[in-house]
Amino acid sequence: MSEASRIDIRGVSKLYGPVKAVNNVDLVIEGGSYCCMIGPSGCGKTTLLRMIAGHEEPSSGVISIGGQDVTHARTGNRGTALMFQNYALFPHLSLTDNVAFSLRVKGEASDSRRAKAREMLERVQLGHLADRLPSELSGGQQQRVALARALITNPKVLLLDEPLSALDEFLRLRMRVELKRLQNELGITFIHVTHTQPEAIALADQVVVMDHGLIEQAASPREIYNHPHSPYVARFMGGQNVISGRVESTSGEAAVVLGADGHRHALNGISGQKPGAEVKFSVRRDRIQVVDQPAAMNGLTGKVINTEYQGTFVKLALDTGTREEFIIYLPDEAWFARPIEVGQTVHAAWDMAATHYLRGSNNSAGMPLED
Ligand SMILES: Nc1ncnc2c1ncn2[C@@H]1O[C@H](COP(=O)(O)OP(=O)(O)OP(=O)(O)O)[C@@H](O)[C@H]1O
Repeated sequence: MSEASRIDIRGVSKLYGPVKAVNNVDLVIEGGSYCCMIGPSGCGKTTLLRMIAGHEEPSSGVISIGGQDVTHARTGNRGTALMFQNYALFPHLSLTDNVAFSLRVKGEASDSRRAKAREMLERVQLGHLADRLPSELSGGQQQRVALARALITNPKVLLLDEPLSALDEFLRLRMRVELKRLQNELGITFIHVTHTQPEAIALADQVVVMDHGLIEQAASPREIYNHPHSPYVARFMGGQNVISGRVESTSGEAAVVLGADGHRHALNGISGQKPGAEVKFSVRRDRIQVVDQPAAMNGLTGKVINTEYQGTFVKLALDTGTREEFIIYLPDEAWFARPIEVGQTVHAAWDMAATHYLRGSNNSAGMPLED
């Protein structure tokens, strides 16, 4: 990890009139890492990105890059490059001249800047199209040019605002691989704003989940997925059910929780909660079995309201009498061996290891966008 491209964000807020777009945020992004910022529309992720890029000034707080305070530094003076969502290419310039443009502005000689631009176009696999105009390219190719144009300034940090959202599914997956490869090769910090959970999980070393101007959790994808901080993160990142209940008894870090639907659950990792306390926990959708008899612990019973074949697994939605649907991902083999019909009552059971106590209090819906 390179210290030169490490980012320290301390107590940063951004107010637009009464709107707190970013609210007293602290975050460290390690140098040379891939960071994805994710959250629902309006949560402040673009504002935070633009403050790192220098396109917005924080209302308060300090942003440092490589140990240097850049809070009020000009965009060109902080070692960052921002790739715009709409690519913003010059239509009348060849790819080479588009990529070389910022070097021209800096006064670099024609031969040298064009040689560097061609080298950068090779890096994004467009060397063979260097003399074309942007209008002669596909959307995916235009995006590579935009990437080359941002990278030619030799930034310590590349900032990407929803870079894949304009592409179709096929290109999106291909570009995802390309972005990761480039970040590995260049060894610089990438900060990528997205609203797509699988994208964040696939790319990031660190996922930053935001809500209402606050960072709800910043951790590795595995940590976010297996140990979501709050009901909001569990719901927003997907793959989990959230269950509410009341603590019945505790023993050290273990507790028995009586669910709102009358089922009992054994949980680990609960500390500081007394009998009677309201708690929430998550259960991984892919760690749930359908069983013949109601489970005495760590299970529930519900009526199937929907089944959806997803290729490698089947998604079952159960009505358990609470407000939230309970979702099970059954391996396709298990389902096809004993298909389950809509309207059928089923018993679900899981191991305590599939559960996770949700410490944080943010209980907002956080509907994952892919659902
Ligand atoms: N220039 C501005 N003037 C006033 N309010 C703004 C401005 N820019 C952003 N906001 C407000 O700040 C909040 C955060 O906006 P931001 O664009 O950072 O969210 P976001 O998470 O990136 O959303 P999206 O995914 O829709 O782009 C929103 O309430 C937005 O309306």
